Amino acid sequence: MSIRVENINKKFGDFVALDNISLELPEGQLTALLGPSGSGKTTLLRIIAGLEQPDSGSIAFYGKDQTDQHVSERGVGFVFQHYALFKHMTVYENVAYGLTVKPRKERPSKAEIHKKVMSLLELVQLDWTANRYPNQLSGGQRQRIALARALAVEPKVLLLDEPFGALDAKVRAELRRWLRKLHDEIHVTSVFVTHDQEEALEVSDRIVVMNQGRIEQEGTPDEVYEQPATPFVYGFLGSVNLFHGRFEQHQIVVGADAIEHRDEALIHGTDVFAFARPNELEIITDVDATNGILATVTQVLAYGPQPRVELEGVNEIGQPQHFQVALPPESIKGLALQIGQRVRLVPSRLKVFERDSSAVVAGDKTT
Ligand SMILES: Nc1ncnc2c1ncn2[C@@H]1O[C@H](COP(=O)(O)OP(=O)(O)OP(=O)(O)O)[C@@H](O)[C@H]1O
Repeated sequence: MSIRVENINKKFGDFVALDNISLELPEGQLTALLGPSGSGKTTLLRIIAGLEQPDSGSIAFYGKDQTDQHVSERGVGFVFQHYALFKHMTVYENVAYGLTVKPRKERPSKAEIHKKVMSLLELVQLDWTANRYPNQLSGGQRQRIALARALAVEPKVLLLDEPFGALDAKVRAELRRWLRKLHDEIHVTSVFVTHDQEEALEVSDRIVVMNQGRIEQEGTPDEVYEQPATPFVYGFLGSVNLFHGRFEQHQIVVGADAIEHRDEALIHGTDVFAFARPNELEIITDVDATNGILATVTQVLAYGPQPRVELEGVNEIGQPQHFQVALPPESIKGLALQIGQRVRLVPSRLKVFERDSSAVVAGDKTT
């Protein structure tokens, strides 16, 4: 294990920013710290870097304790959201900077620096910008240069804090793919902070889901998406339809409706959260069916990047609730739905959690 975080606690005044965090980040992998704003991701990244001191706990790189090491001695490379390139230096000088300021004994020769800078610029596919200044580059290009600059000093660990956060959606998506490809080539142990679940799922080898200064779950993108450990993770990773109900004799009762559900482990009368992703709901046009939740069609989007049907129903206490069903365009057309039509929603797959007072569901305003 290359980075070991052990029992890290951090308070700002009375506010607990990190609550006993322990974590192992595997060597050569790209790990995403994913969570909503204020969950402690940046604080954890800054503590790993040595930019912030924990109140207690320890950080080790490759088995060597770093807790009392200064940031300059930890061998970390950074890329932040706002491009921190030096405006008065060319791209070449920016990338070379970390090498040229090394103590004379460690400093490579001019020829070595040139070779290294040019190979890094080729790696980020921007060798043609060597003589330009940062303001002559696009935002995405500047972030690629910032990455080349961070890599120039051969960091043991690369830390990225929302590196694409300030860019527009299309450029972000391109840079994500680009970063993934780059990481496959260089395999530097990297930690990547993001609040964007799509970004985390697409880019990383591992995801650490954080909430309120704690770790909710860690695992591969597949594991956290397919087997969310908590209601929070389920709600945070991707769109979700949430039903609050009560488990009663092989069904979940939601207000006046019910969904069939068999679960030997659940006790009769238990209050539950039941989740279904948009592609795990079916639309039944027979409203007299006994299985399924009644809802009204509000929008039919048969084409576009995410074909879906939007609906509105009510939750167990009669408040309006929004639902989303993702279907292939031909299935949507086949249903011939009308706006305002009443239908029933039947999950093809349901993930059920017992409801207790401590459970928090991301994005859920009804609890
Ligand atoms: N220097 C500080 N002084 C006081 N409070 C702080 C300080 N730094 C962070 N916090 C608080 O600690 C909490 C965690 O902040 P942090 O920046 O780690 O969250 P985050 O998950 O990275 O959020 P974001 O995505 O918004 O950056 C926040 O509520 C923040 O207001």
